[in-house]
Amino acid sequence: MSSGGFRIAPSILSADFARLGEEVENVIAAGADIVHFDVMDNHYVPNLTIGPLVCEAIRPRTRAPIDVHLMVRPVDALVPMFAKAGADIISFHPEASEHVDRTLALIRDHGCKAGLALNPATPLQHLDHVMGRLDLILVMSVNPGFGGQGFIPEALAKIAQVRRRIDCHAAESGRDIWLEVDGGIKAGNIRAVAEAGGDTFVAGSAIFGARGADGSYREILADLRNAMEPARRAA
Ligand SMILES: O=C(CO)[C@@H](O)[C@H](O)COP(=O)(O)O
Repeated sequence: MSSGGFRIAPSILSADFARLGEEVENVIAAGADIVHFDVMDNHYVPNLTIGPLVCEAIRPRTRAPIDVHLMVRPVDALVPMFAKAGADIISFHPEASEHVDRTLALIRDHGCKAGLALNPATPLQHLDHVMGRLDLILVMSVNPGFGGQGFIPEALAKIAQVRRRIDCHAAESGRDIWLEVDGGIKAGNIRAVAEAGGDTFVAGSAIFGARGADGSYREILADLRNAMEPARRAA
């Protein structure tokens, strides 16, 4: 994990798919913490991306955790496949699962950390009764389906509400839950996201659209870390 408990998770949706293994190696070598892996099914969301075969192919290229975000319906059949393909974290959307509690248990039974993803319009009540089974809450700051969208400012209030729930849960149980924020994150807003309570930042276009002249992502990752530094010091 990065200093200050903050983690950067590049979304490989914006990487060069023709050189995906190299892109994963480069971005982790440049200082990223986690590989964020967006799975879309052209059913739950209007886009079609990558599946377990691609996860299996990149697994040997890094020791960093692979964080699979399932934007698919139904969910359960893919959980064992991604666990076998080397996923470390699997998140899904509550609207896409018949039985949220059962899906969370399935993910954990397969040895992965379990996350629940909340769209901008998804109410926080979906967290009720399952906090004890969550390792991660993923707050979407765009509507899911595409990289390169603008950050929805109302997400900041929601992040703050989720942070309060996580802190309450931690005070009662002694167990931390990561608060991941995904969509439209850039150097210009990452500090506000961190101050609202996010600790894990997914960024796709901001990172993969900023490869340096030397072919590395060091500069953009340093920019993101510097931009959130005041929030880290205050945390
Ligand atoms: O899950 C999604 C979109 O559905 C995200 O992970 C995006 O891929 C993030 O990309 P940027 O908004 O940072 O370009």
